[in-house]
This record gives sequence, C-alpha cells and structure tokens, in this order.
Amino acid sequence: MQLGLIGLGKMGGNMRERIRRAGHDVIGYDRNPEISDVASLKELVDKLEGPRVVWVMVPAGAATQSTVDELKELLSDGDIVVDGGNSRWTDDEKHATELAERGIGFVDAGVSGGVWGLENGYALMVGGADEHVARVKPVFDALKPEGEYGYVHAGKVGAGHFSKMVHNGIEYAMMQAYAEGWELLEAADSVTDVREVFRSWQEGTVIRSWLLDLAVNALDDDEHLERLRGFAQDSGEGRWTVEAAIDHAVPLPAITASLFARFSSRQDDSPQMKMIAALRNQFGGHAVEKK
Ligand SMILES: O=C(CO)[C@H](O)[C@H](O)COP(=O)(O)O
Repeated sequence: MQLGLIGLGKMGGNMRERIRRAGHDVIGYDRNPEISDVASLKELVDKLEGPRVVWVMVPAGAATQSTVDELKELLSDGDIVVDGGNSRWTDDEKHATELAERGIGFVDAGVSGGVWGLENGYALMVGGADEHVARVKPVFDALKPEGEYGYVHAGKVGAGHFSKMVHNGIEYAMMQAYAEGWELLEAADSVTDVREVFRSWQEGTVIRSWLLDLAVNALDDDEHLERLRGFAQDSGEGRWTVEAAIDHAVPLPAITASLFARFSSRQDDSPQMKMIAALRNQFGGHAVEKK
C-alpha cells in the first residue's frame, strides 16, 4: 500500500526504511530537505492517491498539534491520520474529533523499538475504530517484529498511547531497579567485577531482559560509567503515568519513585536535604556540613 510519513528523524527515518523493505510505497516528508522525499506537506498529500493514510512521527505536543492542524486542511473525507509519536493519550480524542469534522479518520499508535527497530521491528500499541485500524494494518504488519507478539489493537482512540505510556512507566521502574542494583554492587567491597555479575544475569535468571542486555552493552563501553554524569532527563511519559494513576487512585510506588529519582539527579545540592540537616541540628544538635 501507499503511505505518507511525516518526520524522518531517529524513529521515522528507520521506519520508512523498514516499511519500504516490506514492499510498500512510502513518501516521506521532513523539514530537513536532505532527507525528505518531497518539499512540503502539500506536495506529500498531492502525491498520495486517495483515500490516503498519513503517519505523523514528530515530537509530541506543539509539533504534533500543528501537523494535525495542517493535515486537517490538506486531507479529505475518507483519509486517515496515524499519530505514531509519544503523544499524551488525552490529546488523541481531541485530534480525532478535530479531524472527524472533515471526515478524516484517526488512529493513535504507541511505537516501541527505538534505534534498534529497523532490524528488530517495532512493538505497536494501537487505538482507534476497527475500520480505521484495518486500513493501516498492512503498515503495522510491516513494522511489527517477526514473532507472534508485538502488535495489539488495544481499544478505542487513546488506548494505543495510554498503553504505550504505561509501557514507558514500567520502563522507568525497571531501569531504576537495574541502576540501584548496579550502584549497590559497585559499593560492595566483596564484589570485584560488577560488569560480569550483570553479564551472568543475562541467561537463566528471573531478571534477564533486553534492558539488562543494554545495561551490559553500556558497561562494555564504559565499565564504571565514568564518562557519564549522573543526570537523567525525562520527556513526559513518566509524569503522565503518575497523573493517570492519581486520576484512577491506583498506587504506583515504584514508577513514581523512579520518576522522582530522575528529578533528584538534576540537583547538585538538594534544597530539601538542607532542611533535613537544619532540623536534625535544631532538635538534636546533630552536626551539619557547611559550605
Ligand atoms: O518511548 C520510548 C521508549 O519506549 C522513549 O525512548 C522513552 O520513553 C524516553 O522517555 P524519557 O525521555 O521520558 O525517558
């Protein structure tokens, strides 16, 4: 089938290649003319035969919103927009409603696979009406991993991004657990080769996983991670997971702690620990460290 793909960065560029390898015709648009197949969104839409399917793979938030706004003007009745970025799931219903005003269908797709997706495939969590999802299915089949799993039509509009958000929340907590275990092993005098302990866990253990394999890759590059600063960014999915948990009154202690650990990583000198130190000093005369 024919697909228009908007956003050819780290994810979109490799996805174009994987969909083409499966025999489909992909016309890609990116603001960077060096990697774009067409010069403008209008040219992309004009080159696609109707009814069209256009996949948006740009950063969540303002960039996705402005792309949806433009597509609403350029596309027509019967066309479908797929949002494959890491959009907040609450944006999906809004986009579906806006596009439906012109008879344009909407599907949200959570995509996992990162820079390894070209070779390994992308796990897909999809939300939308059955007839819209069915129209995009050949593209989902091209992108998904070759095995039995890696694709789900999770429910109505929003269900794909909600599922991907929870996936990313789990990702936060798993990474935090490996990171904490690694720091404790590094601190113990009795353990002389932490990297080999991690490597040994890759087979036969209860905690083997792809994230563990990636941790071993990272330790092979830099055995004690000495070239990195202990600073971790976040791009919103962990925060939205915690917000959804509050809305549903579902306790998420591990995921919440892993999000807050990232916030701690951005402080050189913790203001709240100054208060703890001051209070211990006030009530018990305990020693404080001064600047
Ligand atoms: O979707 C992803 C992996 O599945 C993103 O790469 C990941 O969520 C990055 O998020 P953050 O920047 O918040 O760590």
